Amino acid sequence: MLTLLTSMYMMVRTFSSQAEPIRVLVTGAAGQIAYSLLYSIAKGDVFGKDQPIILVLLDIPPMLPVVDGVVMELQDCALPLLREVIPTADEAVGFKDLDAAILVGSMPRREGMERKDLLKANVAIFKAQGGALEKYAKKTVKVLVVGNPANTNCLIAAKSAPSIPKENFSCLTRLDHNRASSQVAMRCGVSSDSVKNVIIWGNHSSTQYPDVHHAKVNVNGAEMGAYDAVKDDAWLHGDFISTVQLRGAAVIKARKLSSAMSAAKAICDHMRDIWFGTKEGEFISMGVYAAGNSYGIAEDLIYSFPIQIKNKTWKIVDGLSINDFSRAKMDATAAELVEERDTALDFLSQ
Ligand SMILES: NC(=O)c1ccc[n+]([C@@H]2O[C@H](COP(=O)([O-])OP(=O)(O)OC[C@H]3O[C@@H](n4cnc5c(N)ncnc54)[C@H](O)[C@@H]3O)[C@@H](O)[C@H]2O)c1
Ligand SMILES: O=C(O)CC[C@H](O)C(=O)O
Repeated sequence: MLTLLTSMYMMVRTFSSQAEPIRVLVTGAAGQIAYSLLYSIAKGDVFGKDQPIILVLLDIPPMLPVVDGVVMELQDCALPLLREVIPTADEAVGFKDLDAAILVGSMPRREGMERKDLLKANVAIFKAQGGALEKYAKKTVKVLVVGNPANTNCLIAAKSAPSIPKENFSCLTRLDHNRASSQVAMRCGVSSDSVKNVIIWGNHSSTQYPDVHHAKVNVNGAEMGAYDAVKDDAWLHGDFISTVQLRGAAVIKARKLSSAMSAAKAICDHMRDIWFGTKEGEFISMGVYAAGNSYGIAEDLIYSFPIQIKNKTWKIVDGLSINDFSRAKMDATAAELVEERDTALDFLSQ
């Protein structure tokens, strides 16, 4: 009897010493990115192995039967951190009291579609969801926008939630960052974690500028600049850049579907770094509000920069030298973002 009481007491103590659950929203919950993403979140890869989670799964009403299947599968994974799963198509339920929002839900580009088609279809979703964040979420919520065109959708969501700090919004360019690191690693014959500090500047589109002027590669224990490690400037200025810029389109051509497994992995990397910070001496890429940047990029944009994160607060890495080659590419992708923003605002005002 005493043993039973002691073990019950220990169980209560263990449970009550755990953190309060956080409320995490994933939109587009019936889609292919969500299917690759939810397991990693629910098992603790993103918010920590001791952090209980309430997962809120939002999709449009016709997709709720599919979301129900995803809920069943999450239950069947028997994951101890997963306290509750809430499927919904109602924004008042979906956005309530959120600690983190991962906004995936939107239409992906398919072969033959132009970016502009996507802008028109998707930007209205992010205006509405920005409004729902404003109305229902915690003011501390961290919002990651994945749905394309990610930078402009993020800007529209942030503008539609004026009482939430703009710094709480970011968009996903970590997939491009990971693609760039991996290309350099494969070229040098090293593992991907031997490459650090690549930079994606600008838009998550084919005008993005993958830059390795400040990247380091560890080759057989010796750390060197990426240009010294690769020893092929023509490749770094040519095929490397276009491969990363056009990788999303290449995956669509091959799979007839937009990238999902790699996008889900990048979402996990991005959110985990927001929650726990970046490694000492390293930076990652993410799209953030450009106000106050030291690189001469127009302020009212969500632009991808080199970023360091501490205490859940990001900072653009300042003072990196920029040569003429880089300058031209950084400005070209900024110009595309200005055009996208103006087109989006135009659509929304009609
Ligand atoms: N930023 C990046 O690096 C990156 C990478 C890959 C894909 N993407 C983008 O992510 C988005 C999703 O891609 P996917 O492959 O998962 O698409 P998918 O078509 O498989 O899933 C999208 C889901 O979103 C849902 N949805 C549509 N409108 C919604 C709304 N208003 N609210 C909630 N849910 C809604 C759909 O019903 C669907 O279930 C696309 O826009 C795609 O282009 C971005
Ligand atoms: O639509 C595209 O060209 C890109 C799709 C997706 O964002 C990716 O990067 O894989």
